[in-house]
Amino acid sequence: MQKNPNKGQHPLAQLLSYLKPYRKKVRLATLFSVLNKLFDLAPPILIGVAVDIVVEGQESLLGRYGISDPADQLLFLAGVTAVIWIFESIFEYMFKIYWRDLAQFTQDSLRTDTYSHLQEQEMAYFEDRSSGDLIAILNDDVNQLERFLDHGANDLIQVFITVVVIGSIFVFSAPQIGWMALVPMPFIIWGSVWFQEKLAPKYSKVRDQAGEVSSQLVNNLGGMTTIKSFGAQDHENKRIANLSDQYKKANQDVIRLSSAFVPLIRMLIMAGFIAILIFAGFQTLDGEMQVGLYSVLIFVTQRLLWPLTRLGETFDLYQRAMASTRRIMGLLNTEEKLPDGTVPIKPQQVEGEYKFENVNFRYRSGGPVLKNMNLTIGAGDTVGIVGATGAGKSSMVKLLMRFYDVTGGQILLDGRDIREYKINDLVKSAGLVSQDVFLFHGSVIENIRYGSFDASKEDVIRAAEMAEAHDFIMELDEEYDTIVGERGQKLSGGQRQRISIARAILKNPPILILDEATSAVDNETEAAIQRSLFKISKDRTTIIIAHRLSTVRHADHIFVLEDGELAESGTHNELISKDGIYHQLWKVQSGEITV
Ligand SMILES: Nc1ncnc2c1ncn2[C@@H]1O[C@H](COP(=O)(O)OP(=O)(O)OP(=O)(O)O)[C@@H](O)[C@H]1O
Repeated sequence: MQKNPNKGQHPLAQLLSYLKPYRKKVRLATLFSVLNKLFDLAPPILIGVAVDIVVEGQESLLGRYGISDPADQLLFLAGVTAVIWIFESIFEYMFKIYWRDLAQFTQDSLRTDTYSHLQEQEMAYFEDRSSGDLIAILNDDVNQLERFLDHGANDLIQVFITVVVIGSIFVFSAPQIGWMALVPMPFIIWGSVWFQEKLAPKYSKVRDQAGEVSSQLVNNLGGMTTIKSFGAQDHENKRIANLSDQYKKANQDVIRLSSAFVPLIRMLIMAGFIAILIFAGFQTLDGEMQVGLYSVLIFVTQRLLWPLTRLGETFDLYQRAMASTRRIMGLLNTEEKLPDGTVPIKPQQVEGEYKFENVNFRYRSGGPVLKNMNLTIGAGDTVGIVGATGAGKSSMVKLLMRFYDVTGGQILLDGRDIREYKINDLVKSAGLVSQDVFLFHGSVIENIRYGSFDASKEDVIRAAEMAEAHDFIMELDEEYDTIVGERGQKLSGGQRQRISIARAILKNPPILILDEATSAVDNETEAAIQRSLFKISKDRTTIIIAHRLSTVRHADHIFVLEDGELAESGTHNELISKDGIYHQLWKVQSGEITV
């Protein structure tokens, strides 16, 4: 299902096509970089003119252009210098503002676009990828691009302008020796590319090692309870120290090579500089070259060659930015979505009848999970789904919510294949309290309000009361404003479950699905929750998945799953009289028999 229309395109072309809305900004930023460089290159020429004035007097260049008095020439030169420096400063301010702004726009829209694109992918997409890697793309790679746009793009443009302008000065003003300053250039560029090629794999090793350190750290912080309960602190200290050491060594390897770059390149610059110093100097001594021109050439040689020392760094930034662009665009061009339906449906229009017709399902990996399943959940009914662990109960729920699509057969809601409905409408019709309760870092009230963002505090409290959560919430330090911590870790498992039940009740959907929703609460609390649920399940379809059979005992209908197949179904009493799997389980759970 993956498609990538820009596949094969150079990452720079992909980036530019992404920057289309900011094309005007890119053009202006480029223009300001060029203008700034042009004004920046003028001071060596001004020095040459100044030397020319004091050495040649009335015979100087300015003298020949009509300003005969050397004092006037100096004042004129001072005025021109001031204007040039003012413009140079203005354009520097402008290009910085424009490139940095562009970097901000780009990182902002790339991050938000990529995140929202990611969110649209089907669940299976996330199973095949590590969240660490996705976070690295959304953070590190986007930041890498931001850094390149901040400095790198301007650096590349300005080096190019420098070479063109100064090359022209040499060619036009001193062709006989100008080539000497240009000789080191190919070597400098070749040297930069060579260094960069040698450094690239070393840098990627550093990034890999940094990634390993950070994923181990994330893993360890998440598993602190396990580490402590097994007294494994020493083991983990060694593991982190080992990874950190590898990261340090990878970095040292880079440092040794990259530190040699500028000193070596300086030797090449020195060769060009000395050649001009000597040969142009001899010509000046012989009177073949004017002193002013000589000083211009000396300064300009420096101005030409020094910026080239930054080329290696800039190429490096460019390569990294392109690698990041490739990764970001790869994500943006990935399409692993379930095809959306076209039929809109409002929650109040939903009757709530589900039909499984010859449903087969398997995940991308592994064997069949649901096999030829046929069953009907009546509108407004409360049904229980029970069965051994791994029997396929949660998978049924994931299909109802369209986290996945069936691989065979169909599921109907109110007589229509659920694939025909708009996915967003479908999920709005059902409230799911899943087995893995997820609370966001924030307050209790924010977590209950999640999905019903406009609900009043009174409604939140009513929902919490029905979920038997109100009393314990009122005992928390800040009551409904208490911060629950990352993943709700400041609450007990049972408290987290009750908050997520309150969240589903507040949503007030026509279909309520509870997947092991009360597994972590004590029997007394469960009974209280059930009494509430009994009240709210009256006018909605309620699907309850439970291991504890007492939870589903009063359901209108109970489905017993075994190994992905529907093994038995009926009311509690019917199933007891059948003397099958359900009856056996009931006997074990009620203590009638022991295993
Ligand atoms: N994302 C997945 N990818 C591959 N296989 C999966 C995935 N999720 C579940 N399975 C497999 O599908 C089967 C059914 O899992 P499911 O979670 O539906 O069982 P369950 O009846 O809800 O079990 P439990 O009572 O333990 O929650 C299991 O064999 C499980 O290993």
